[in-house]
Amino acid sequence: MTSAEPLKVAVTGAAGQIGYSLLFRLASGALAADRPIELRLLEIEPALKALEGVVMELDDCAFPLLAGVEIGSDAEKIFDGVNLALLVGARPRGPGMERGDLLSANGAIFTAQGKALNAVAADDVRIGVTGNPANTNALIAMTNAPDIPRERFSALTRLDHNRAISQLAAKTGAKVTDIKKMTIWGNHSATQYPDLFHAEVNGQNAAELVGDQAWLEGDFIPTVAKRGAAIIDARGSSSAASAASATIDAARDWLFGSAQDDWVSMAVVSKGEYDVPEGLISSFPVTTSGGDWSIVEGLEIDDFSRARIDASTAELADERKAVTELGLI
Ligand SMILES: NC(=O)C1=CN([C@@H]2O[C@H](COP(=O)(O)OP(=O)(O)OC[C@H]3O[C@@H](n4cnc5c(N)ncnc54)[C@H](O)[C@@H]3O)[C@@H](O)[C@H]2O)C=CC1
Ligand SMILES: O=C([O-])CC(=O)C(=O)O
Repeated sequence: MTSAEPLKVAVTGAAGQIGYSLLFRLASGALAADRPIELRLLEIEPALKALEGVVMELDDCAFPLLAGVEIGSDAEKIFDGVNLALLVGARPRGPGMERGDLLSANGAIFTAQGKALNAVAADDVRIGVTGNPANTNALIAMTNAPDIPRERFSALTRLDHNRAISQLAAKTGAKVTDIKKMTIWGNHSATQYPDLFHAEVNGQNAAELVGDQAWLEGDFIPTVAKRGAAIIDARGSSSAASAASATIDAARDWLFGSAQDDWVSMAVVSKGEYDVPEGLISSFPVTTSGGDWSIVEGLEIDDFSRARIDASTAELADERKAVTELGLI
């Protein structure tokens, strides 16, 4: 397609909390500053009236780049010809729950949406899953869309990545832009492993600069891994604006490329890299270019990191087993 044609972007769960931040940023050019965008918004029937109100507000912003908005509850109509699908719509967890507790409530959404994308999405479609449990929901959608290359599915760990950068910046007094090569490994869950051993602060190894294993183990890793729960405790509902922002960061870098001297974290299908079991959707360090990602290879993984990556991917394997037993894949 020519760059003058609108980018067709589907958002599911568009009347929800994340949708309320995401749609306005998409329409104002945060994804592609010089490209018109057409929004295709999917909701369940009872939420369509609320979504109509959100569309009224989008209209009222008179966004120059917004080329059209379509709403509906039929996935095959909404996904027709989309270049990017942001699968946000799913139930959020409440206090005391882990994201994996949502598997049976949310998993079925992703079988139906995977099938619909398989049937009608554009040939160049990219699919980003934000709805929790994001990695396994992406696995479900991918498995139910056999004609779409597996590399076109990704789950969101960019929020964790951004959280890790922010925590490290606060600890070292650096600016967030001084921090490069952050990595989140594994699942978007409390077992995720934010890795400082390959991260850099102004070119210096972050773990060496911090030089404080107790902080790394007792503070940094749990703060990042449990940030979602801390926000639920404080706000009474799960993170929304930051999740929308990370959803856009991830999609923008995927479609239009990431910085050459840096990498980002994306949960993508494993071909066995870093001994992550084949076929799991697990977070890795990746670079992106021309709409494709590639896993950064050749990083040395010490015993400390190995144990944490293994624990998180074991959880992903358990989730895969659970959704297989539920008949979702
Ligand atoms: N991966 C990440 O980093 C993050 C993921 N999340 C997850 O994102 C999801 C959405 O969160 P919120 O917007 O806060 O929830 P919300 O409850 O405010 O909105 C979810 C929306 O999805 C809609 N929905 C439900 N089933 C649907 C279906 N089959 N098709 C289309 N829409 C459907 C609901 O009607 C609702 O409007 C949750 O699962 C949450 O846990 C939230 C924050 C960060
Ligand atoms: O914690 C939650 O349930 C929402 C989420 O995924 C996050 O904020 O990382």
